[in-house]
Amino acid sequence: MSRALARSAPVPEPVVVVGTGMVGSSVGCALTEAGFQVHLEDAVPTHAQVAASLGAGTAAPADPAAVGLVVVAVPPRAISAVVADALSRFPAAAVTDVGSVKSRPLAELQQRVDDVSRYVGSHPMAGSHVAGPTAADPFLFLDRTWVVCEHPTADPAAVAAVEALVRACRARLVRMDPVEHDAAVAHVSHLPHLVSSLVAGVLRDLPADHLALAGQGVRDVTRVAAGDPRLWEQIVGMNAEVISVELGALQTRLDALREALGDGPAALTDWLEQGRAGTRRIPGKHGGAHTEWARMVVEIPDAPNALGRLFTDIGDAGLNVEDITIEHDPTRRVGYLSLDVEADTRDTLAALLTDAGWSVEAAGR
Ligand SMILES: NC(=O)c1ccc[n+]([C@@H]2O[C@H](COP(=O)([O-])OP(=O)(O)OC[C@H]3O[C@@H](n4cnc5c(N)ncnc54)[C@H](O)[C@@H]3O)[C@@H](O)[C@H]2O)c1
Ligand SMILES: O=C(O)C(=O)C[C@]1(C(=O)O)C=C[C@@H](O)C=C1
Repeated sequence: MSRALARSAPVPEPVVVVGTGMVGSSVGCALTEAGFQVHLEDAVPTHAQVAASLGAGTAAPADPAAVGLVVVAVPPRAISAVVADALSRFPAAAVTDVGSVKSRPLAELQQRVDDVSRYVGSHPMAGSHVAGPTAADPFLFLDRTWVVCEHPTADPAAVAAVEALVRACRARLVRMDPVEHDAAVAHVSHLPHLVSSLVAGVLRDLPADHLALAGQGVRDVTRVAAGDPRLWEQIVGMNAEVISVELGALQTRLDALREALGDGPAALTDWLEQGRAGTRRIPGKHGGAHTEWARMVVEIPDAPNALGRLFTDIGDAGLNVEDITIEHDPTRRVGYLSLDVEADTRDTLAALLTDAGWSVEAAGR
């Protein structure tokens, strides 16, 4: 098959998803929504049944000879064994995995099987700190980056099948070799996770009256630390060589930051400017240019359809809302809805909502 033809090919079905946790069941839901036939397998059969009940496919077994693509969505240390098993059980299928690390699983697979040409690893840069099939989301990959890591002996038809999967899940395809991938995710995913865990770990020993002051800042910095430690031990452990170097560089920067505390306002401002400059280099969530977001908080009374009315008023304003979070006041019967909006639209939206009778406050940035 020529590469040009192969790249525009559809997803070869039926598809089998092995590992129906958060990512696997989301793949199943996205493919099922797109009209593909999906079979679900998991070492814990109830996970496959729950995923099936949420629209990720069927838990009935597939005809092995007919399977066109296998998506392996198991924890990193299990990937090479499960991919090897899939290559043997489904003799006509392309096989991919969605693991967060790419070099070690490929090297392990090459130790297990002679011919890895039907395997092409991949990695969707979308996820959640919540594990298991109940976190299934058919839109998880929408406009998110999905890296396809071709290796030198990959069959072009298998590459095409995996790229078709990425497109069917409506993600943005990026091609990268496994070693470069692992260096990149060490920077943009693994190190941020470890730093989040470091900060969150300190919270364990804080007195309750200090924790009571926790605002959105500490929540933003620690969200990913709530992820499953058993999964993250595997992700970090399988990319440990790269991460160890990055931790060393971070340690040097931590020492220098500590020194700067005694060097006066200019030195400290310089550190903070460096951080701000870094945040501005992060592309927009959906791959577009970086957007400056501003947060506003709206008080929601504990009344029927209050949220419905608020969303109608926001919709009427016709302005883009990037993200929302809701918190409940521990002492009053109200909730607080934080809205992240484009920075230059915050004042307009705040004024419109205030006119409509809502209690609105600008927050932070
Ligand atoms: N969590 C994220 O944000 C995220 C994002 C992108 C990619 N990933 C990668 O996706 C993969 C799955 O992560 P997840 O977050 O969905 O985890 P999860 O814990 O939600 O799901 C993993 C599933 O795999 C099953 N499983 C474990 N070993 C198995 C085996 N040998 N055979 C069959 N099933 C097995 C488990 O029972 C579970 O249902 C991991 O490799 C992870 O690195 C995770
Ligand atoms: O959003 C989150 O909770 C994530 O941590 C997702 C995230 C990431 O670091 O961006 C985590 C691990 C994956 O391998 C890919 C995506």
